[in-house]
Amino acid sequence: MDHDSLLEPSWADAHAAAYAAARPVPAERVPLVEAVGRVLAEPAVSLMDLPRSTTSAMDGWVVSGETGPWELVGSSLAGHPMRRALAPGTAAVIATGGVVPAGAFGVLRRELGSVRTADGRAWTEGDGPAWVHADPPADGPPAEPAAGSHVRPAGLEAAQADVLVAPGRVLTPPQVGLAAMAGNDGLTVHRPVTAALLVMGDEVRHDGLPGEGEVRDAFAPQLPHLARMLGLVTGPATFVADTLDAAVEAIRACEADVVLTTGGTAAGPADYLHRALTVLGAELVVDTVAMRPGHPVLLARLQDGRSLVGLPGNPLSAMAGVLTIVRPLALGLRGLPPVVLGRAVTAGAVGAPAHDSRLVPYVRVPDVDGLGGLLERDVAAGTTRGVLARPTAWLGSGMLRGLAGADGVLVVPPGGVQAGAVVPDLPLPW
Ligand SMILES: Nc1nc2c(c(=O)[nH]1)N[C@H]1C(S)=C(S)[C@@H](COP(=O)(O)OP(=O)(O)OC[C@H]3O[C@@H](n4cnc5c(N)ncnc54)[C@H](O)[C@@H]3O)O[C@H]1N2
Ligand code: MOO
Repeated sequence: MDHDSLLEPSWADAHAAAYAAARPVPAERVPLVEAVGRVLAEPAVSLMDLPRSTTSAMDGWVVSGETGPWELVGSSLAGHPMRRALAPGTAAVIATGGVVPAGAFGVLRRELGSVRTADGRAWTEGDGPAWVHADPPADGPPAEPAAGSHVRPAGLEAAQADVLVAPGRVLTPPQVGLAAMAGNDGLTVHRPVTAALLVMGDEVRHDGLPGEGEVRDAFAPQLPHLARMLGLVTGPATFVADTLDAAVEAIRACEADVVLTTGGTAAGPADYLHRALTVLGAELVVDTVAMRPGHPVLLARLQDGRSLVGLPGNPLSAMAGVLTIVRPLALGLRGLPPVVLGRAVTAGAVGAPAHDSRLVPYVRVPDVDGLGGLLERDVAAGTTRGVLARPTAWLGSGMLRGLAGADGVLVVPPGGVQAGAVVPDLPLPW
């Protein structure tokens, strides 16, 4: 297949096209206990004022009237609210979370008051009428009760119909706890996005030392995990023989939302992917990207609307394809916002072909030359400043050693950059 590099999408266009090609998968209602880690599809709203009633934040007495003593006339405990109004000059025992009755002035904490008999002795059960006294500190007037002290008004945290969590984000434990507090039994989330993994290539060995002309398979041991890190639900990879029929049948047999294949993207004698996609009537959305490595990566839409990403067989090229196409596609299918690129400052000149971006694994090094380098995510985290990005060794498309030790991946523009250049920084998914 002949590809004119000038007509190829740029790295940025291909990255954006993969996101744009994805329609979020349908939503479903799930019980709250299943919602953490799922992507919210409809806003989580408060079904009531939260808290529902005006309640006490402390154990003690709720009193009516600013100054005591107050006659003790009842109690308002969590689950056993006092339903009548508190008359002036009276008090009720109240627990944290207990409903504050109408007529209340404020809550006096139990450690700042005492219950006494009419003649001022410490009151015990059976002593008859009891009076609540505020016990002032030795050096001043009672600090409590004050107007509204330790009282949480109904609706303090949320009013009924308030949006508590906006859609388009992965639900966290406290968000789901909040939804429960606000009266929800379930939430509407996108259903999981599934992926199938097909590893092509007759020369790949799955264990032991490869013979001459063979390589150890770099994908089956890691791709399922990498796919899961991108939020895709997947099982182990399937190995596919290097024939057209095998490729067609293997793709046809996949039921997942996304089919990820490795190898066979080029036009070599044993590269069947393009031919298989033609047989299957697939539409190519991206067919090669102006980038190195990973140039032959492709994104296709199968006839039934599912997506297929063809990752090149070279290990680093395949990883470039994951970062360029699979990650934005997965985000779009899951109903999440697109990737936010960081920015990194280069420690030295980094070359790139005239017409292709270059994806370069890098390590962070101190800014000893004063190039003013910083990585935004470090600054946001309030940690390191003055950090530069230096390309790793082992940048060949058939290698993984550089990426294996990298802190991130630079997207170096066509033509390369000088030292001190600000370059987009692809965060790693692991
Ligand atoms: N005449 C041309 N040849 C090639 C071109 C080109 O434009 N014209 N592009 C090159 C580029 S760039 C890449 S990248 C590769 C893409 O190759 P394929 O996707 O077709 O993959 P294969 O040919 O099957 O394998 C390439 C390479 O990767 C090794 N490989 C394959 N699978 C695995 C695996 N599971 N684990 C580890 N290594 C694997 C395979 O042994 C080959 O060495 O094409 C270039 N050629
Ligand atoms: O894209 Mo190839 O990945 O340049 O080796």
